[in-house]
Amino acid sequence: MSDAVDAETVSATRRLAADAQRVIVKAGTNSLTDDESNLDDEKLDKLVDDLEDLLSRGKEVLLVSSGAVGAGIGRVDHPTGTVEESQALSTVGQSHLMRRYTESFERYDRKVAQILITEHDLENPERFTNFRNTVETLLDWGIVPIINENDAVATEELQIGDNDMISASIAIGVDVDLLVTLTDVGGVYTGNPKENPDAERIPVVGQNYSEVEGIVSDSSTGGFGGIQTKVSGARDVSEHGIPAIIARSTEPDVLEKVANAESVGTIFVPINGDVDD
Ligand SMILES: Nc1ncnc2c1ncn2[C@@H]1O[C@H](COP(=O)(O)OP(=O)(O)O)[C@@H](O)[C@H]1O
Ligand SMILES: N[C@@H](CCC(=O)OP(=O)(O)O)C(=O)O
Repeated sequence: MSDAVDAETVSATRRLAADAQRVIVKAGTNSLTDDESNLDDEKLDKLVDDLEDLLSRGKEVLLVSSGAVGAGIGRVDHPTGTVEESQALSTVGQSHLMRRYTESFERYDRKVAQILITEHDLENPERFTNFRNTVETLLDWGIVPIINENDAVATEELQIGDNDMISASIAIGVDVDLLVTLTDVGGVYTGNPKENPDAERIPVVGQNYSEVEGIVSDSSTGGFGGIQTKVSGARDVSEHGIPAIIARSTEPDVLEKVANAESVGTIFVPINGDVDD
């Protein structure tokens, strides 16, 4: 890996991420379910504890949460076979997931709201304005919007892992100051860390983007979108001047570390000006 970014830029980016007032956090299925694909209460409570750290600092927080299909499998005891079965499982799991988020946030006396959307809603200007107005109102009221793709009516995500791209589109559209993508590995590595013990974490992505893009397209994907869609989403937001971080959801106090400008996961340096690739 070539020398990516100078130390001053790295520390300025960490500072920018730490000072973010509006933060969007995306949590993947692996960060919410156990080995049997059941919703994992401990993981979910840990995520909420981490989000509460940001909220208690007076920041605005949006959560994009996957896990509906995973939670559905645990409830219905039916494996995902066809896309139609995954869609049906997601509708069972989504309500269970929201019940658990509601209970978990109640520990902090906070309210949550569910928003289910599709890429089409984000692409249509009128629908996107409606979405944005709803989000702004909820944030004004101090309620945490919890967003997932509406799997009952859209199948893109169930096939390609679109929540990574959805969180990036929302980040850009509602002017967040930081995107944090939480997953089950400690960031972007030089190879799939689950298969290659010698793979090393890439702490910063900036001018080395093309190299990183090559690495992630070569290393096999994990769940739905794998690491590739996370990297591509992070790159999209960084092209809009917004820093992005990919980090491990089980890292202790992961969001507190971000808010304290500590080195955690892989940080994407915001790009100012035109991007030539
Ligand atoms: N170069 C890489 N760096 C990091 N993770 C990688 C890489 N190549 C493949 N992966 C895999 O990508 C997975 C994360 O993607 P995914 O399973 O879709 O997570 P999530 O459920 O959090 O969206 C990791 O578990 C890891 O095995
Ligand atoms: N909407 C789906 C998300 C699919 C999925 O697993 O996404 P991810 O784990 O973020 O790659 C769900 O809630 O199950």
